[in-house]
Formats: sequence, C-alpha cells, structure tokens
Amino acid sequence: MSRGTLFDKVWQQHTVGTLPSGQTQLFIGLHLIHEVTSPQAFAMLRERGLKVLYPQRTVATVDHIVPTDSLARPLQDALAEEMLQALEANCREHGIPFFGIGSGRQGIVHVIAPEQGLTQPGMTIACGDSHTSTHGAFGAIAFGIGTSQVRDVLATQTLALNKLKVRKVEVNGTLAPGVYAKDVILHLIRHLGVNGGVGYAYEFAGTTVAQMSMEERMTVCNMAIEGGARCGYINPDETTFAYLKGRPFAPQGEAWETAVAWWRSLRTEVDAEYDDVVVFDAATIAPTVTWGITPGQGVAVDETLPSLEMLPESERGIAQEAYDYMGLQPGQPIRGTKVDVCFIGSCTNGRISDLREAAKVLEGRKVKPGVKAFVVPGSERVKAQAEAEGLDTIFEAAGFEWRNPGCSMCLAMNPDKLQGRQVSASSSNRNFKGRQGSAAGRTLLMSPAMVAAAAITGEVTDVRQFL
Ligand SMILES: CC(C)[C@H](C(=O)O)[C@@H](O)C(=O)O
Ligand code: SF4
Repeated sequence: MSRGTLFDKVWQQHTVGTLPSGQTQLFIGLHLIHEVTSPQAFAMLRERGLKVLYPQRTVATVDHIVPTDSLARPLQDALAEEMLQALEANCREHGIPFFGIGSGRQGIVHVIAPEQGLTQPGMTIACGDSHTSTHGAFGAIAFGIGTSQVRDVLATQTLALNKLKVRKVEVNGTLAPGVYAKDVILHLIRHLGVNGGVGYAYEFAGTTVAQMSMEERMTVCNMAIEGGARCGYINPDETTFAYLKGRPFAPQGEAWETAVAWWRSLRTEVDAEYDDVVVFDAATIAPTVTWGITPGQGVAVDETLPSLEMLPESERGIAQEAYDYMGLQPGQPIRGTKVDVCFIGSCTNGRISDLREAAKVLEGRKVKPGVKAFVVPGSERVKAQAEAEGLDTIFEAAGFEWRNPGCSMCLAMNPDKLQGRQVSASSSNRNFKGRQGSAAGRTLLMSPAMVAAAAITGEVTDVRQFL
C-alpha cells in the first residue's frame, strides 16, 4: 500500500469509517450532477422519502443533450426537453444550484466546475460521469460513479469504496512544438494500456507535468479513466493556486491564505511510497492519433499502423477488430487518412487554450471544401472568452461552424452526429464503435491543433507543418 501520497492523505481525511464489507465510507466534498445519470437517482430518493442531505455540496448543469445550434425552449428534441425539465424540477425541489442554459455558467460539467473555482485541491469529488477524473488536475480525488452511487451521495454525501493503489506516472522533459497534453495522455495510454490502470489512482508527476498549465493538466487527468485508472491527479502547486485565485467559488480574503497553506500540506511527501512507478521521456512524444476503437490504439502521426505480430498477444484480437471496423490496414501510414468531419470540443479539449491552439493553426487558412468542421466550446464562459478574443471570427473565416456549448459530437446525445461510415478527426476522448452517433462512424482522436490541421487538408496531417 502506498504511503505519504496526496491520495492517501485525502482518503484518510475523508474517511468516515470502515464498513462491515471492508470498504471505506468516504465523505464526498462536492457532488456534480447532470441530466443523464441523475433522474433515476432522484426517483430512488423519492421512493424512499429521502432528501438531498447537502444540497449546497451539489451542483448541477446540463451538457450531454444540449443542442449546439438553436437553444430555443422547448428544445426541438422532445426527449432532450424532458430530461432538461426533469433536472430543473429536481434541482428546484431539493434546493440544488443549477447552472442552466443562458446562466453564463452552463457547460460540460468537467469544464464548468474548475472554471467556477468549485474544484479545489484536497477535495473528494464525485459525479455520475466517467470523466470526473478531470478534476484530479487540481489535486482533488475525483472519480466517476454509477447512478445508484449518485443516489447514495445525494442521500448520505458518502460512498462505499475500496481504496485504490497509487501508481506514479512520471513524464520528464520539454514537449516539442506541436506536441500537446493530449499527445502526452494518448502516448501514456498507448504504452500503459486501456486496462493498465485498473485498481490504481494515477499520480501524474515529473517536470513535463509541472510545466503544464491547469488546462493541460485537465486534459491529462480527463483521460486517466481511458487508461483504466478510476482517478488521476496532480499535486497542487503555484500554477494551481494562481488558476484558482479570484474564481467565484474559490476561498476569498483570509480564507484564501488558510486554504493555500492547507493545500500545500497535502502534497505527496518526497519519501512517499508508491505501489508502482513508471517514467516517460517527453522528447519521445510526437503528435499522436488513434487508428482503432480504443484510446490505446494510437500511433505517432509519422508512424505506420502496427502489424498484429508487433503487438502483445493480448492486444491482437481487438487490433484485428479495429482494422475490420476502421477499414485501415497494418503497415499503412496514419498520415493521409481521409476525414469527413472535424470536431473541436469536449471535456478533454474544449477549453480556451485548446481553442487558441486550433485557431493559431487556422488563421489565414481554409477548411478543405467538402469537410464539415465545427467548434463546440466547453462552456458558456469559454465561448464568451473566445468571442472576446476574436477566435470565433478566425474559426468562421476558415470555414468552421461556431456552436453553443455542450458535449455535442463527443458522444452525440444531441443532434450532432456522424453519418454512415464517416470518419471524424476529433479532439474528444473516446473512439469506441458508434461513439459519435452513427453505428458505423469512425473516430480518430487527436489534439485540437491536429484536428485543425486535418480540416485544412481533409486528411490526417502533421500539425508541425503549419507551425
Ligand atoms: C453519459 C455519461 C454517463 C458518460 C460517461 O459516464 O462518461 C458520458 O459522459 C461519456 O463520456 O461516455
Ligand atoms: S464531453 Fe464527452 S466525455 Fe466529456 S462528459 Fe461529455 S460526453 Fe462525456
């Protein structure tokens, strides 16, 4: 068992007791909810006549089903409207703060909580959503939960959990131009495997991570779950504190100094013991693109696709399945793969810095005719900021559509869907079969700058040629 890590400290501080099952009953500091995984949980509460124990530790927003074009109510899709109304009613009934459409605070749940300063170091955070690992970027222990656990947190503000082991995932050195946080995490998952993190929390560390902005750190932690780790985290430092200072829900005045001192004390000790340590060199990381149907099936943009023999035995079956589904061949270069749709957005890469990097590539260039390209900012706040900087003008001049915030084509629970066997270049985090709204649709995951490059040429392109 690990000792002296931030994970251990935060776990210990939030332990209410040990349950007869041997599990820990863990107090949850912040519970984030959205329209997809909360309705049944509220229904279960209602059945038992229970109340939400700490409505003020619960925050709701709507993201998955939101259309990105017209936001007029009622929403055009009757089911989406129903889900939105259910969330509104549940929040009203239980006194839960709700960041709705047009509030200035709405957006993807993993984008809005950090930008509002709700996500803070040393917290335990839960949400009925697998990418809750994102919040670990602040040194919070944050994980996705299922609907029955959403019920548990609503009713008791606690969860029954097994403690995780801790693996230190160290990345050292400076990233080359054109290589982004997204490439780092795709590279890590490629090498550690999509199940490599099962049973672990990933502590991302090393000089590369220390140099990253908070938004880059969020991109890395967001995809910890795609590597099998229930949560990923980064020790809080000056970058973390500078990001949080002055945000609406961050501590203010004297409380700020007290909080910073406490946050500093949570950092992993220099002599901490981990259950495992792996080390990567940033210099070996190139712009990375997935070619398959799991986020671990990635290659550097200048590599060719692996033959089955090159892969560990355990990965050959899924690789064959991926080749069949994607219509790609072992040995072919990934560069030059034609794309139909280019999507910039999601909780992985829908933040302001992501939009800035993509706009840099697009400035003075045009989307290839025939390619459908669109940007979906991660939140209303990101959208407003981007517009204040004129990024929307750059995107539109290049031929991108500029949309309203939400999850959008990351999983296509709204009208933004691939059609038929279309191929998308996507800045999101999952390339599962049928993920983007068409049962036969194909997804290539990459950084937002790489999506911009693909939009210009209509094929997978090394963004470094545009920098
Ligand atoms: C809808 C939700 C439960 C789901 C998740 O848990 O991650 C979604 O956000 C996703 O990315 O697939
Ligand atoms: S943006 Fe995608 S990954 Fe993130 S919460 Fe929404 S659907 Fe899930």
